[in-house]
Amino acid sequence: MSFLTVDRLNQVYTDVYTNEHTVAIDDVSFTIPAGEFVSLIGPSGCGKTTVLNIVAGFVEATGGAVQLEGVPVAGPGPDRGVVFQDFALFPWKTVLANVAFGLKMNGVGKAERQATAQEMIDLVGLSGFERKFPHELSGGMRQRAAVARVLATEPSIMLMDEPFASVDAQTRRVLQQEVLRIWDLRRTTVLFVTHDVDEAVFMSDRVIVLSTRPSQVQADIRIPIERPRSWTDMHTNEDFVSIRRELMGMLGVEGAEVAP
Ligand SMILES: Nc1ncnc2c1ncn2[C@@H]1O[C@H](COP(=O)(O)OP(=O)(O)OP(=O)(O)O)[C@@H](O)[C@H]1O
Repeated sequence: MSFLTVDRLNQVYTDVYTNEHTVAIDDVSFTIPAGEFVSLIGPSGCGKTTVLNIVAGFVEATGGAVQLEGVPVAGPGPDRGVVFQDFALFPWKTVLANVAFGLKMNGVGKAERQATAQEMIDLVGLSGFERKFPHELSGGMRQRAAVARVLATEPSIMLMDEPFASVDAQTRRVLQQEVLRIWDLRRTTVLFVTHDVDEAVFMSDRVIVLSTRPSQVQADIRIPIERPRSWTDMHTNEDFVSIRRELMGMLGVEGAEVAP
């Protein structure tokens, strides 16, 4: 049995004013086994976020079904931890309180949630910043705190929607490596949405490519690059270079070189 099953998803949005219909996703199916890191890429507006939001339970699909560990998804739940592009931290809470928040919601006692939150803060490299507020942190640090907050609740699957889109290119590469390091320790199943082909290939065990809207799965590509991975080796890694080229071709952005 697959860990996550996305079966013939279809999503039609209806404009409440004009009653116009937009078929965002037509027929999207894929499965993810436990412990796999899978990215979803595709042209802008093809419905990547829609798929992720349906898996998260934020959007109810107009057709098809999602099952997590054999249980149909029918709304948000603590088994799915979501990391958004814009950090989604509470500005009035410290890093420690932000990371402990989900545990509090799950009814975990104070001593235990402080200890778990501290462990996660250490894991993401934010030791020493526990008492800081989000505005006192850089974008990269805020995103680390957001990852720590999701990890603390031990979700069955992490759903990440362009989590590094708001940070600069340099920080993004550091965070990609950091998230992989943390993922290697825990091997939580991940569904990761990104625009960035290099990021998808670098991070993932598999990359699923959606076609233009109304989208379907255009390709499902296994990434055989050994782990642990580092950016330093990527531009000379034959698999990285050839898969990247193949994906760029599918997305119609041929010719782009790998940034050193
Ligand atoms: N709530 C909504 N109401 C109406 N249309 C929507 C809604 N959400 C998304 N759409 C439309 O559905 C399509 C898919 O959107 P979605 O955000 O899922 O795509 P995406 O691939 O994540 O986009 P991007 O690459 O630009 O982030 C788009 O045409 C978008 O305008």
